[in-house]
Parts: sequence; structure tokens; C-alpha cells
Amino acid sequence: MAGAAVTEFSSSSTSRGTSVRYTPVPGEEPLRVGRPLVVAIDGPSGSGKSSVSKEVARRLRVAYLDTGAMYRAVTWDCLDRGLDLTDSALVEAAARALDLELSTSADHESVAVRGHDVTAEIREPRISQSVSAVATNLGVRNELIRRQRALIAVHGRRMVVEGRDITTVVARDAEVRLLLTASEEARMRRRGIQLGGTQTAEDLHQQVIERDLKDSTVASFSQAADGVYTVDSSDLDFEETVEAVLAVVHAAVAAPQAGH
Ligand SMILES: Nc1ncnc2c1ncn2[C@@H]1O[C@H](COP(=O)(O)OP(=O)(O)OP(=O)(O)O)[C@@H](O)[C@H]1O
Ligand SMILES: Nc1ccn([C@H]2C[C@H](O)[C@@H](COP(=O)(O)O)O2)c(=O)n1
Repeated sequence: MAGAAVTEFSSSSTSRGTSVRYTPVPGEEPLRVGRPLVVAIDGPSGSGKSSVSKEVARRLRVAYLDTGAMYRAVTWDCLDRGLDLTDSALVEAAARALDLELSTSADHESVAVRGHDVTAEIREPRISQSVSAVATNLGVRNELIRRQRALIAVHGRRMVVEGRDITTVVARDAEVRLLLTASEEARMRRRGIQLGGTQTAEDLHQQVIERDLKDSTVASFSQAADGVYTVDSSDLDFEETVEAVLAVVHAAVAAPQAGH
């Protein structure tokens, strides 16, 4: 039914931001293949960016870019080669030379550095503990931002991109810009479950809250910038969060100037 762009919304504003419910209608047009659709998602650690963004990309049938995986891959490479992470020139050079293969499919997670499959290793606590030292290196950021923009272009600007500076730096021109938040308590609880209950409360505080503190010195992801929607997932389950994000996508595409 080409041309029939029927979209149903109901929305309500709370002190936490805007919550929008969306009822998909078969055959609707605003998200049709061929139109640029960059969905930029930022948020703090454990807010659900990676898992939610991946599912949103699947449902929108667009590519998916986990920019945090790129910072983790640089960290893995530096540690593997025994580099001193405080030597900023060396670490920047490593980022520029990084031989990285990263899946941009939401259905297949894979990260390889110099041909080594590091998909699982980059998620280990030892990388989470060191990655901020790499992510706060401005030379590394410039290089990875350049690569991220190139990847968005290569995918015809149809991609969900998630990280810390996507709405504010990497893809300020995205069709949809969204901050995914959750309370500190919810984020630490989720990370604890995700790591199979292997971490102490102190470990979780370090990997979630303290890492955010360090990362927030170079990227702003605790407050939504102008025109950026907010979804607070503290009291939502995974499916409800995915639906809330999809509702924002549809609202933003239907009314591009609406902001949040
Ligand atoms: N709304 C939700 N309710 C409950 N659990 C959730 C929700 N959203 C995500 N999760 C779970 O929380 C965990 C952390 O999510 P995820 O790894 O996507 O967070 P993240 O923001 O990408 O974190 P980081 O930036 O540290 O990588 C995952 O196990 C995920 O399945
Ligand atoms: N656009 C981005 C993405 C990630 N980072 C930093 C912040 C994290 O410490 C690290 C790993 O990210 P995660 O996998 O936990 O999402 O990379 C950043 O600075 N900018």
C-alpha cells in the first residue's frame, strides 16, 4: 500500500522525558528502504544501549554499530602488545594503525583485531577496567570518530549507532537522536546479572559508575542535548524499552523538527 503513511501515536511527558507509544501499521512509509535513517543512541554504562540498539536495528532492518566495541578493541590491542596506556602518543598511533574487523549486523556479533577473534575477550572486566584510559585519549577519539562516520556512510546512512558521543559529535545530523538512561541501581543490577553474579558490589560500582565518571570527562551522556529524546528504562523491561525506542524513532521521523 505505497503512500499510505498511517502512524498511530499516543504520548505523554513526564519529568523523566517523553514517553511515546507507537502502534505499527503494515505498509507505512516513513521508514521505507532507501531513505536515510541514522538512529543515534547514547547513554551511560548498563543503560541497555547495546542490547536495545541491536534489537531496534533488527526490527528496523538497518545496520548496527557498537562504537564502544571499537574503543574496547583498541584497548585489547594495546594490552596485547604490552603498550603503556598512559603513553598517549603510542596509544593514538595504535588506534590509527588498528587492523579491525567489526560486524555491523545486529544478527552476528564479531570483533577481530589483527585476525584474532576478540569478540568475547573485549567484554572481560580487565578490558572494562582499562578502556577509559584509551577512550579519554583525544587522538584515539579523532581516529575512531573518523572510522565511525565512514561506516555510517558505507551503509547508506541506514544504521543504529550507539555509544557516548553519537548524538553530540559522531552523528549530530542523525534522523533520530536519543539518550537511553536508567538509574544507577538498575544499571549495576543489570551488569551484575549480565556477568553471571561473578562480580562484587565494589567491582560493579567500579565498572559502571566510576567508568562513567572517567568517560564523562570527554563525552556528555548524562543529559540529553537540545533536540535529543530521552528514554528512561529504569522501570521498563527489555521489551518495553525496545518499544519505547521504536516509538521515538517513528515520532522523530514523522515530525523531524519536534525534538524531545
Ligand atoms: N530495560 C531493561 N530491563 C532489564 N534488563 C535490561 C534492560 N535493558 C538492557 N538490559 C540488560 O542489561 C544488561 C546491560 O545492557 P547493555 O550491555 O545493553 O548495556 P550498555 O548500555 O550497552 O552497557 P555498556 O555501555 O557498559 O556496554 C544486558 O544484560 C541487557 O540484556
Ligand atoms: N562513542 C563512544 C563509545 C564508547 N566510549 C567508551 C566508554 C566506555 O568506557 C568504553 C566502552 O564502551 P561500552 O562497550 O561500555 O559501551 O568506550 C566512548 O568514549 N565513546
